Amino acid sequence: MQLIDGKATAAAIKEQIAQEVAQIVAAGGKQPHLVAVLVGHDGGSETYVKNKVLACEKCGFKSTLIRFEEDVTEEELLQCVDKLNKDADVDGFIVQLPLPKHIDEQKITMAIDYRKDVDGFHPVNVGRMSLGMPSFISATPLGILTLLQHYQIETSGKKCVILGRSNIVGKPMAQLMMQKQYGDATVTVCHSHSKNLKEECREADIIIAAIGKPDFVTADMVKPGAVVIDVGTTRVPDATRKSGFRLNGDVKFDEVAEKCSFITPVPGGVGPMTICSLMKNTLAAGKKEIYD
Ligand SMILES: NC(=O)C1=CN([C@@H]2O[C@H](COP(=O)(O)OP(=O)(O)OC[C@H]3O[C@@H](n4cnc5c(N)ncnc54)[C@H](OP(=O)(O)O)[C@@H]3O)[C@@H](O)[C@H]2O)C=CC1
Ligand SMILES: Nc1nc(=O)c2c([nH]1)NC[C@@H]1CN(c3ccc(C(=O)N[C@@H](CCC(=O)O)C(=O)O)cc3)C=[N+]21
Repeated sequence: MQLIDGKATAAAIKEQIAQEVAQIVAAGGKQPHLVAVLVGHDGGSETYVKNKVLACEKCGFKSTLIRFEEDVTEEELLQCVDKLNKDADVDGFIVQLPLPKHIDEQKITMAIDYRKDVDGFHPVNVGRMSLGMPSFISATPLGILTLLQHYQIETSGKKCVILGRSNIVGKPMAQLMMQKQYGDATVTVCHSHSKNLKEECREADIIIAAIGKPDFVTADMVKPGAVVIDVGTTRVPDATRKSGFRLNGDVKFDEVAEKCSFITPVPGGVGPMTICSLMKNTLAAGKKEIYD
């Protein structure tokens, strides 16, 4: 079994980005500028947004964090999005999800100018991605594709089972894995109503687990030699940790690791690649690579 080191891969990519940014700035160009909008004080979201700001520093980007309290109105948030859309200094921005229940996530996502939508969540980007056209690609799926490439894992013609059908991971991952120019795989998507999930997994050459259920994928669900990508990051209480919790993936790591050919750990697997893919998208936005 080979461990896929997302942390090291992400660090190398951020280093490359930093070099490119240094060249842009030396030539009189502008530093890419990413803005993150964070509502409330959810522990996980705080950590992810903090990691994004740190990654911006590593890459030589300008970053801004805009915070709102949990009771912010939809109107106020829409006004903020409108301002960011119009701000020529801002190359890309994200609104961290999930949002409080009284705010319509879809409405907020739709309000973001697709040319600044570095999360790749806007329908224009989702649609263009599905058609194989240039677009901002959702950071987690993009990070996973990058890892597969980096570790020279063959995907063409392979059977890939994706667990989870969220708009930010499962669905775009399935799209990309089936497309000729990305995964070129035969894709099956399983969700909470799937009846034959275990059997599907057992036949998979590649399993991508994104359901948020700790230790869900067990060794009996994995074909010997399969590739296992663990997207899950659930905080579970752990009294032995200073923080009082640990991050748990969707895969029962120890027993699955013995059986598969490649596996991503949690933490240190997909998470850091999500962040560095967001940096890639922000650089592309700064360079106006996808949209003028
Ligand atoms: N490392 C990273 O960079 C990222 C990690 N994550 C993590 O990935 C996990 C998934 O998040 P996200 O993609 O937002 O998904 P959601 O939490 O929005 O949705 C979960 C998906 O899993 C499915 N599901 C839930 N329980 C089961 C089950 N028992 N059997 C089969 N399918 C099930 C649901 O099915 P249904 O549609 O039927 O309800 C749904 O499609 C979370 O742990 C999240 O923290 C998310 C984004 C990035
Ligand atoms: N608009 C929006 N865009 C997102 O990209 C987005 C979002 N909302 N909402 C939530 C999910 C989740 N997500 C993660 C990002 C980084 C790590 C990450 O860095 N994980 C580290 C550990 C972090 C820790 O220590 O807690 C790791 O796995 O090694 C995890 C999860 C992005 N998401």
